[in-house]
Amino acid sequence: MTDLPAHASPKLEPQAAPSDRPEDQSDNVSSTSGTATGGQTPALPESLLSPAFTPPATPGGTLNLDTNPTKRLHQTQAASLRHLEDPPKKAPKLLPELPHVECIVRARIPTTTGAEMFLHLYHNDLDNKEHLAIVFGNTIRSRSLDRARPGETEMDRMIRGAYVGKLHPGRVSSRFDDEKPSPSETQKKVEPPLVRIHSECYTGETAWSARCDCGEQLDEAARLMSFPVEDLSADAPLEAQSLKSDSAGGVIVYLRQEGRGIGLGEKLKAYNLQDLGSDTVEANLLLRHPADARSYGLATAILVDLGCGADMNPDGIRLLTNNPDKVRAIEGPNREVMVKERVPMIPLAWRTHGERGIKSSEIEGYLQTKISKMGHMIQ
Ligand SMILES: Nc1nc2c(ncn2[C@@H]2O[C@H](COP(=O)(O)OP(=O)(O)OP(=O)(O)O)[C@@H](O)[C@H]2O)c(=O)[nH]1
Repeated sequence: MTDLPAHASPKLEPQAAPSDRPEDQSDNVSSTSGTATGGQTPALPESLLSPAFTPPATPGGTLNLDTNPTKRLHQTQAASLRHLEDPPKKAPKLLPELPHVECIVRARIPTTTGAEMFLHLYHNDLDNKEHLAIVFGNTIRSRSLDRARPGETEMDRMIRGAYVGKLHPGRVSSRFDDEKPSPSETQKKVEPPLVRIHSECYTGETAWSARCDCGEQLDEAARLMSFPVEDLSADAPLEAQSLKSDSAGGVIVYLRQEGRGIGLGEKLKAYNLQDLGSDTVEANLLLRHPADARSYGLATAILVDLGCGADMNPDGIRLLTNNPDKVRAIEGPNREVMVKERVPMIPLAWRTHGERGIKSSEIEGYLQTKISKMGHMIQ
């Protein structure tokens, strides 16, 4: 590192992910971070630590390096990253027990597709972020929300969403909907609920990014969970066919772990590194973050609160994901949740032979890296 170019900035201490979550250090994390990094922010080889946030050159980059004094740095980084092409597999690291979560408020949201969902907002004892559960159907209820709070009135309960059935002007009781019996009261045996654990992605969900398929996955999960069964056409995807009329509905647990846990600012730096030639994993590592800094303890705790855990739902859940590490991580340290089935999420462009879905050179590289370096099962 002594013959770095004059413009290289001094070596900085490894950066922590911009999060106030202690779980980032110790909670169940995907084994991808474990694979490439040992489960925590890794002790990366000296040569891999970038002397500046944006290295002068990145592996696979197209810069002309021959006359550039950064050539040696580039070569050292490339050599250090080479072992990551086939990272060893490791089980996800799990916390000994789940964090505490509490549903603070729930509200009915009619959606632009015509389906209806109940948005649940959670607080927890690990961070101060507002993690969410998007619940489809009437059978899935939050135990912490329904619990009586000292001194509260019926109106208080209705305002925080702890009511059965539907609200309507003039309603006075949170417990009895005099207009309609709650469907949960008439519920027969139900299918295991469909669940998606979704990590926040501002660029893919809000800012129309074609670098990733996060927005498409969120839409698709909601579509599958809100499918009115009578409208199912014969050519509907297999995942949708499996949502039977006696389905328990579905839950999207929406975790505020943007950029696989490194935050939006760091993800944008990673995008610049990707434009300089790195793939998604290399870019994270060059910025001294784990390949995947996420954890799933909060999602497991939220599922248990929603009655999708093994205590109330011994038949398990069906998990919408291509990420094998998520399956094990979401089950929790003591198998608090049981994943009965993994339901794959095939990109729309692949399913429709390019007719619909995201088209960009970036998304192809992104999906390819998920398969080759992160073990995603996208058939
Ligand atoms: N650091 C980083 N994060 C990214 C990038 N592209 C998308 N993300 C984030 O990745 C997260 C989504 O995770 P994915 O790896 O796409 O998918 P997954 O959740 O592991 O697996 P699935 O359940 O199959 O979707 C979101 O938080 C995105 O913001 C990237 O290039 N770099």
